[in-house]
Amino acid sequence: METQPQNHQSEPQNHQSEPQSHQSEPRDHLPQSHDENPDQIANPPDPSQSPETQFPEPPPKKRRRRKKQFPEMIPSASAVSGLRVLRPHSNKSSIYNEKLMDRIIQQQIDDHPSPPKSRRRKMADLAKEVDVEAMIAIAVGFPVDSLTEEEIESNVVDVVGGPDQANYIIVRNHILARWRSNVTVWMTKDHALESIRSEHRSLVSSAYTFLLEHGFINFGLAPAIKDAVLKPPPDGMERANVVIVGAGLAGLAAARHLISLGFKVAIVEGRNRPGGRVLTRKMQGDGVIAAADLGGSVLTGINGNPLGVLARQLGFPLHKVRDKCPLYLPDGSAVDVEVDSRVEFTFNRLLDKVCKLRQAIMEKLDSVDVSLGTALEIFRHVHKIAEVPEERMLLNWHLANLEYANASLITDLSLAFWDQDDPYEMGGDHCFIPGGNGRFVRALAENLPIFYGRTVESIRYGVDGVMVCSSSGQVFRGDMVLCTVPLGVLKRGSIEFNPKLPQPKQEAIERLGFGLLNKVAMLFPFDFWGGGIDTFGHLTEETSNRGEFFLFYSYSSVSGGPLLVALVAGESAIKFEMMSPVETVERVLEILRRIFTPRGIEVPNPVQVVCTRWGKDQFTYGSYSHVAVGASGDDYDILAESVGDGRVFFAGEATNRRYPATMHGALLSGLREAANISRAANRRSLAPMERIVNVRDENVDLDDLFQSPDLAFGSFSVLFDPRTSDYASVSLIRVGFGGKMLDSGTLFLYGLISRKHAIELSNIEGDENRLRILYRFFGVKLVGRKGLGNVGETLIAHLKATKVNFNARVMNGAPPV
Ligand SMILES: Cc1cc2nc3c(=O)[nH]c(=O)nc-3n(C[C@H](O)[C@H](O)[C@H](O)COP(=O)(O)OP(=O)(O)OC[C@H]3O[C@@H](n4cnc5c(N)ncnc54)[C@H](O)[C@@H]3O)c2cc1C
Repeated sequence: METQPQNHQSEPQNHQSEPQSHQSEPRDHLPQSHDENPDQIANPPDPSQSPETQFPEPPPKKRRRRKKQFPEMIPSASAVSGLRVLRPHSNKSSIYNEKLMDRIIQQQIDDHPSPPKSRRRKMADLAKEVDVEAMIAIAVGFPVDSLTEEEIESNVVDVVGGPDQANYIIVRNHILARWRSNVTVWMTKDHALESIRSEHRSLVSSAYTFLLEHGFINFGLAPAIKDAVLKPPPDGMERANVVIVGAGLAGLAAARHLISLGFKVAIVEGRNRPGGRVLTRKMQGDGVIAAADLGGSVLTGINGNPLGVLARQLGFPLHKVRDKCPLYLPDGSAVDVEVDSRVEFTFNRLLDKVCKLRQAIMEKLDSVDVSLGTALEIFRHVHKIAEVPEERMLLNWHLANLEYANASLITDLSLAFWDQDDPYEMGGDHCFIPGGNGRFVRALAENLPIFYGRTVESIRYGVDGVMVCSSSGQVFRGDMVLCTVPLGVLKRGSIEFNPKLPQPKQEAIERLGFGLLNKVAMLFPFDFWGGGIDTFGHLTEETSNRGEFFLFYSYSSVSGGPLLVALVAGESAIKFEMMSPVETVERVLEILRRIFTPRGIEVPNPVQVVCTRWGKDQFTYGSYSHVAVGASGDDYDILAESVGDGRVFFAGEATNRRYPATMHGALLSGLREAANISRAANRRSLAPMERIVNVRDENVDLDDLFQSPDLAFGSFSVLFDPRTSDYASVSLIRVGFGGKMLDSGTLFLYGLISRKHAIELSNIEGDENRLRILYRFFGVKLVGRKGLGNVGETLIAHLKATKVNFNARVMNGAPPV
């Protein structure tokens, strides 16, 4: 039986009461798409918006689940990763829009008979096409003119930064864009080759394989894709077994992708339903019915979003969440528009100032992280901001919105890194899926081998494989395990790892934050608030209550019935879990009546109410992750690192540094780990699967490089820069945690260190002393494989190139140099 969410009315709690069948989706009431493009956003026209403003520029004022409201603060991708951004042809087209891109691409791909073009014209068209395809790749998360760590790790080109790289990127972007133009088909390598000159065949092969194995193409739920992947393996092929713990979006996506790569999977799930923190509950009574999303609800940015792809494949329309969000004072009167705008502007400036000055603040405080809340409060005080009660309440409302976005108290958020994921935020509209996100879950879970009601209590791992033990006494054995349980569950230690997780992993689990957001879903006999808006907000007198029912989402246009969902964030979300449902309903109704009764609108009693208690839920112990004081983006990477020499893998929103706390982040983490598991299995030759790849003989990865390090001492190994013998040059250091002491379960972390310091370190006795000196005196921070940045990636590329040349020389009989 589920402990969450608690239903105010005595609705049956078992999973059968959740909307399982299509009957519960009152599609007849939903706005329908008028465009044959399946990504159509089904929305009633908003008369206040001119055609100009509807597309594609986002309006400046938005109150929705997001962290900041002003673009100038968000570091550009180029500032962050030192990348050149392809300039779009006009300001307007700088906003990526998947539909627009798809149409352009489709036009260019379609073989329309056209009059002969001049060579210059053809070149211009080609350049435009390359730009458009690059923008699609950027929206999906690829850098503009460099490779991702995964691409480098997968050896997609012989020499990173070499002559092939630029061509590879163009080919990769082209294949990606081509599949995105029709996500309902299974794209073959021959399709990919069709429009690329044959001399680039090996690049096509390399890019196609990478995109396929990592779930960038041919993923999802279109019939053609499901048919293609569920083919049995060829006779005589043995598949590796993977046990997946958790049937949330991460686990489901990983399972599907692993099956498509030829693995056998078993999903072990504690609840009696799939979806985890995505839960769509059917509510009904008195002739009304609605589907309420009690967990993940909004697709926060549709461009490049893999859930957008699933929606297109499944033919789900999308409903754009409209930006209009009137605010009401505690007495129910509307907030003056002018005051509202002024305080919003002030809030944005305040946040901007604090973030711009954070470097200085941190230096003053000697690198000790402080909380965002403390810094904001100091600034507010010093600059005498929002001292008038109404302004103070408004400011508090914005702070509550911030606490909602982060599922955290602002006093718990790291000033230094709370917004580290902002540069990667998906662009485009925020959208609802009519009928709720449970529709994704149902489609993803279909026909998967899920063992429900099995709460995993321990995961044992070693050289022979893994054993996953559930509370029912059942043991699942496999070659590898993928653990996708929420960070809250890891923090509680509900699952015993044997051997224990290495210390740095445990520390990252402790450091990262996992907070609360709760919801009250109310089904009314009729929509008394009016269908023209999707959100309205409510201000409170008391700062400590600022998150209590601070934002109402209207789901009338997407849930099939008159459904309002009130959010409870920050401190209030914690207190809310103690509040009785009766008190909750009384308080919400009081707020609603203060707002609507003076306007001559009757507020009826709700037909049904559901209150969530995500904090008490033993399968999550909270809502989603955030960067707490003292933590950083590196901790997401450390959480994502596998342990046990490729036996235990981790996925889930809290393992996704770029897209944490989101549904798409969870899904992408599942695809990522499926690819990692596949690589590890190939390396270990656990599964003699036919590789879809044309494997390069010289396939070298980081583990191979560290087989013959330049220095090795204790748990440390070092690779020097092969281009120089300068003592100041940068070397790659790797530290293994866990393995030596526990005879298994090594977690490797990496850092960059000068050759001089590396040699000095090798002369120190004992790993503990070495670690202390590494951190304190040499200032080296150990990070996951993905946290090494450009300098690290370039060094690895040179190390690999040297190794490949070395191997080639040895194979050709030449003496190694
Ligand atoms: C209230 C709320 C609102 C949200 N709003 C949004 C939003 O608007 N937009 C958005 O993008 N995201 C939102 N999110 C976040 C989003 O829902 C999550 O990031 C995402 O669903 C997490 O997926 P996951 O697979 O990582 O984890 P989960 O969905 O939590 O899946 C993990 C699975 O592991 C299972 N499990 C746990 N412990 C055990 C055990 N011991 N044994 C066996 N099984 C176990 C769980 O039951 C669960 O099924 C919201 C979340 C909440 C709670």
